Order: sequence, then C-alpha cells, then structure tokens
Amino acid sequence: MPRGTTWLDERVGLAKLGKAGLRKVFPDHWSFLLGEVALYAFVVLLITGIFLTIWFRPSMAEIEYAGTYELMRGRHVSEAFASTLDISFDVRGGLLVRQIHHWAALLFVAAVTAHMLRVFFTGAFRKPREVNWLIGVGLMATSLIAGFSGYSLPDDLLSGTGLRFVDGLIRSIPVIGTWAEFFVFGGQFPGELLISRLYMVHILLVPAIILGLISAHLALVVYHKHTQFPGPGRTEGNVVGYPLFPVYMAKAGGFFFIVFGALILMGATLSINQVWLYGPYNPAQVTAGSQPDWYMGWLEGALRLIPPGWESHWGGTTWTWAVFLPGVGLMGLLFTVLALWPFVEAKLTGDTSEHHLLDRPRNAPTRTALGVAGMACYGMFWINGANDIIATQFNVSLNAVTVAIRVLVFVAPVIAFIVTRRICLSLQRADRERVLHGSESGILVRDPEGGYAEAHAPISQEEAFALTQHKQYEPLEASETEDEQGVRRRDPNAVSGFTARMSRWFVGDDVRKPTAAEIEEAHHHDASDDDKPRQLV
Ligand code: HEM
Repeated sequence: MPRGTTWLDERVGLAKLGKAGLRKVFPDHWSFLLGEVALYAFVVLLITGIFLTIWFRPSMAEIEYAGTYELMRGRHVSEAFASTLDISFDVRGGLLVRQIHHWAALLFVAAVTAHMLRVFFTGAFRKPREVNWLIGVGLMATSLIAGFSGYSLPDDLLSGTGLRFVDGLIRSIPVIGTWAEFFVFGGQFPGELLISRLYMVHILLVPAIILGLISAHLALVVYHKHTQFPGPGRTEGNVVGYPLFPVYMAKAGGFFFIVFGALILMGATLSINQVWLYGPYNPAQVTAGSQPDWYMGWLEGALRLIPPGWESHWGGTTWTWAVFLPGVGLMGLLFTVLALWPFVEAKLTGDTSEHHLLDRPRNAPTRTALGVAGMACYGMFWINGANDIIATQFNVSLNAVTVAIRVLVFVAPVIAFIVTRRICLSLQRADRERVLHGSESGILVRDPEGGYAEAHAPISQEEAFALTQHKQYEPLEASETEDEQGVRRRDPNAVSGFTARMSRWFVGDDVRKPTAAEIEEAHHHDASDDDKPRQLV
C-alpha cells in the first residue's frame, strides 16, 4: 500500500473501507442514472448557491436602487431585489451563476421526480426498500420547499405573487389558518420579515435536511445493494454489474461533469427569471400570464380548476374549501398516497417476499396503469396552470379551456389506465410469442450452399426468463385443504381468495411463463419444414 494510504489506513481504517466498499458492485441501466442526476444537480446547487450568498442581501428594507440597470435606477425597491439586480448586472459572472443555479434547481426537481417514477414503475420500493422509499418521499417534499423558497428570495413581482398564493393556502387551513399566517409572515402578508426567514430556510434548514436525508438514502442503497433488471445470470441473490472502484467512480465522475457542463451551457445561453423585467414586488399588482416554476404548476392549475366561492361558515370560522381542497388538501393527498403505496400494494397482493429483481413495467400492468393514470391526472392539473396562456395563444375562451380540463381531470386517468393496461398485457403476450417462436426478424446464418439465410432464432432459456419474468402468483382460491381424514389444513403457500383475485388483477390473467414442454415444442416447430429459411441474394 502506498505510504499516504497506510498513514490514512492506520487512522481511519481505509483498508477495510476499500475491501467492503470500493469493490461493491453496481448494476448498469440508464434509468439508474436518474438518481445520480438528482445528486449532481444538488451538488451544482450547493456550489452556485454559496457563490450567490456572498452578494445576496436577504432584507425587505426599502432602498433606492442605484445600480447599473438604467430603467430601474431611482426606484424604491427592497434590498433583496436590489441585490439580485446587482448580482445580475454588477457582479462579474453573477448573472451566469444565478442562471446556472436556477436551471439546476429546475433540473434537480425534475430528476428527483423522474427518479421516483423509475422506482415506482419498476417496483424498486418493495420489501426491503420501503424505508428508503419513505426517505425518498421526504426528499421529494423538501426538494419542492427548497425550490420554492429560493424562487421567492429575489422579492420581485412574480415571486411575490407566488408567495401571495402560498399565503392563501396557509390562511385556508381551517381554524388555525390566520394564526399560521401570522406565525409564518410575522404579521399580515407580506410583512417585513419573510425574505430573511425564507433565506434561513433556503440556505440552512432545507439543505441540511436534504443532505441528511441523501446520506441516509445512499447508505441504505449500499446496505440493501442496488436492484437489477432480470437477465442472464441475474438472480434474487446476486448483483451483476461493475465494481464501484474504479469503473463506477470513473463513470460517475465523468457523468457529474456532463451534468455540470450541460447546466453551465444552459445558464450561459438560456435566460431565466429576468426579474428586472418583472419589477419589485408590490401587493397591489400582478402581471398577466404569470407562471410558477414547473413543479408548482399542478397546484396552481388545481386552484384555477375548482369553481370559486365554495366556502362555509361554521363554528365562528370561514372554511374556504375552494382554496383548501385543491391546495393543501391535494398536496396532502399526493404525499399520503406516495408514502403509503408500498404498504398498500404489499397488502393487496399479499406479497411479503423480498425483491431484488426489478419488475419490467409491462409485467406489473395494474401498477403501471395506475401510475400512468396518476400522471395523467397530475398532467391535467398542470396544463390548467397555464389555462390563460392556452386561451390567449390558441384564441379560445378561458372558460372553455377550464371546463374541458375539469372534465378531463376525471376522464383522462380512466382512459390512461385502460389503454396502459391493455398495452402492458399485449406487450406481455408479444414477449410470450417471442419466447415460443423466436425472433421474427431472425438472424443471418450461413446456409449449406454458401449463401446467407435468415433463420428464426429460438432464444435461450435465460433470455426467455428475462423476457417473461414477472410476479408468479398462483391463482389459488382456497387457502385451506382437506386431507383424507377430513382434517382441514392451511396451505402455507396458498393465498386467500381476495389476495389471489387482487394478485391476478395486478399481474394480469392470461400471462404466465411458458412451460419447458411448450418451449421445446416451439423449438421443434421452428426447425420444421413449414418454416423454410428465406434465401437471400
Ligand atoms: C434528493 C433527491 C434524491 C437523490 C439525490 C436520490 C439519489 C439516489 C441514488 C443515487 C440512487 C441509486 C441509483 C438509482 O437507483 O437511481 C437512489 C436509489 C433509490 N431511491 Fe433515490 N434519490 C432521491 C429521491 C428519491 C425519491 C423522491 C424516492 C421515492 C419516493 C427515492 C427512492 C429510491 C429508492 C427506493 C432507491 C433504491 C432503488 C434500487 O435499489 O433500485 N429516491 N436514489
């Protein structure tokens, strides 16, 4: 061992770490990169965020703007707004770093969301990874808070409008709404404290929580080992992939610079959040066509969707359902469903076993269809967040757009569910056909006369397994059997009628692995005369 390494080993036990940790195998699949993109975007956020803290002044005190931007000079603005303009126009490289930071935030939330969807659709949340899924749900929530709190800091007209929206959500909470508003804003909206409070949340509280959660998250990924897609040589008991050191570290390091480089390119070429065009926040103003950052669009859309004026007076308080339900209620519902999903699915399917092999989404058609239905519902809310832009761009009535989406928010998920499930089942059937009859496109083989011929390729048992791997629930209806003496016994392998029905619903009725005899028969069929190889010229 080199001298420096020995020195470290004697003090921090490097050799042990090297053996156990550095040779750890990580499987390869493009979808496993999504979590990494989230991680790298977070690192970029930390680096660029530190730069911004040097010049940003988190104060709502009013000053006269005296910077370089001519059109704003002499106007009374908050220190926060003025310092954002200073970073953009007077600090060298400031605008570039501001833009990289904002793009990184958008990418971060997008990558976290895509990563969560990959974990959902492949069933990676199943036992023993439920706790890591819960940590993930915590990360999703804190990522949204991180993004929103940062977006609000420049104290411009757009972000102030976003804060007004959140103020409405807080006040809509039954009974404690008004107190909660006073607690958060230090008085009535907007008050004079909010920016400095949000600053603390944005640069200290939330990053610290995210860092803690990411550490626990990755520690659990190492502890459980990563899941892998089914394939040749891959079982529930092994991991097939590359060692962390040197292969994976080199790949991951390179990938970090690709993500960083892409973000720098975006920051350098694509304008984002030009606050000098919006102007400073003024509670009496709001611009037409104001849009939140993408990850808040669905809440904005839900609020625009619900018919206004729905409120009741009860117990001396006003219950503003029209704001509470689409705002706080919907967010609470989403996070509750996300947090409970692994447990609900395990209960419904009666599945108590561990899973280290991933599901191909088609092989869990009901889960996949429910996921796509959820995305369709989210998508409808999200589109409605831009109902005014759609109306003006397509020259249609705003009311027509809103009413259409009110219907679609219920109808689209149903259609999405049915269509997705059908597609999954037919893909399963296509897989089965392929297992039975080989690949249609065939492979080129040399024929005895010296030419080339196309032959149907019967596929190997391993490939067949990879293609058809799906949860194998026997459709047992009875969980008890009777022996010759009439004694009823519980069959340890049987599942209850309800569970069997749910399992079949989850996995699909007409899908199963072909038997060895069927595969044998199919190979025989492929080799017979009626399937003569086509002669190629
Ligand atoms: C800051 C946000 C997050 C970061 C940086 C992060 C990072 C990662 C990384 C690097 C991996 C290993 C590679 C991969 O499978 O993609 C991973 C795995 C995992 N993540 Fe995340 N993640 C985040 C959020 C989430 C969320 C929101 C969820 C779900 C609600 C989640 C659930 C999981 C699970 C269950 C695994 C294990 C997957 C497996 O072994 O196949 N993560 N995460």
